[in-house]
Amino acid sequence: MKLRGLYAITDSQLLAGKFLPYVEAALEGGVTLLQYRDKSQDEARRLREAEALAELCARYKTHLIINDDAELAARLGVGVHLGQTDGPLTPARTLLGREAIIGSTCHAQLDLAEQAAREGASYVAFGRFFNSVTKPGVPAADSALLEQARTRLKLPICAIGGINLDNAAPLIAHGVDLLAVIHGLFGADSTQEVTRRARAFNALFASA
Ligand SMILES: Cc1ncc(COP(=O)(O)OP(=O)(O)O)c(N)n1
Ligand SMILES: Cc1nc(C(=O)O)sc1CCOP(=O)(O)O
Ligand SMILES: [Mg+2]
Repeated sequence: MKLRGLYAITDSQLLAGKFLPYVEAALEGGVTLLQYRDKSQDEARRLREAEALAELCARYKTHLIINDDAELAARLGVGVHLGQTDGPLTPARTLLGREAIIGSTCHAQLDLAEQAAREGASYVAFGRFFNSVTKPGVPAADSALLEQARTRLKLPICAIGGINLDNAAPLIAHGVDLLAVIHGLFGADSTQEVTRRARAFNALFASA
């Protein structure tokens, strides 16, 4: 499976009151992976929203990924993204099966990415590349890391953290396959602008 393009990630605060219309607007513009990221403990709302996203993603033929929660991913038959403290990859792979998309946060550390590859990750995520209003204070990654990762890893490489339409192109030029974006996509004033941004991110890949 070819994983390349825009990786849209939801944010429950940013999308409050406009969750599904904004997500659908992004899907309309073209999304390779959609991650449901909700850091609350509201299990009922998480299930309801994840189910709604699963339906929407099926309609748009987009892959849904659940952040942090392999059990919820298994319940819906979709993928999962796991950070370094979200539980090990190997049991998640066993739970979700060979075909499932499983992503791993590797910060700015190649050794973590190589370990994730050995443990069955489908892609590795490095970040943050720019200052992030969504998640401030995480350690920085740079383009030299991407160059090294490209030569040492066969897996798709995802970049995250403060990515927007003005700073994304050099990441693609340095070998990034997936641009993971929250604010640079969903911090828009209208659904039309979300769709325009999604299309513009895809155009960056098309012209690379
Ligand atoms: C694509 C992608 N990359 C990195 C992360 C961050 O995961 P994590 O470090 O577990 O932090 P939280 O997102 O859970 O706060 C991600 N979610 N997606
Ligand atoms: C969830 C997350 N993880 C990061 C990491 O570096 O691991 S940065 C980040 C936030 C991404 O949101 P935005 O596109 O708004 O900066
Ligand atoms: Mg996490």
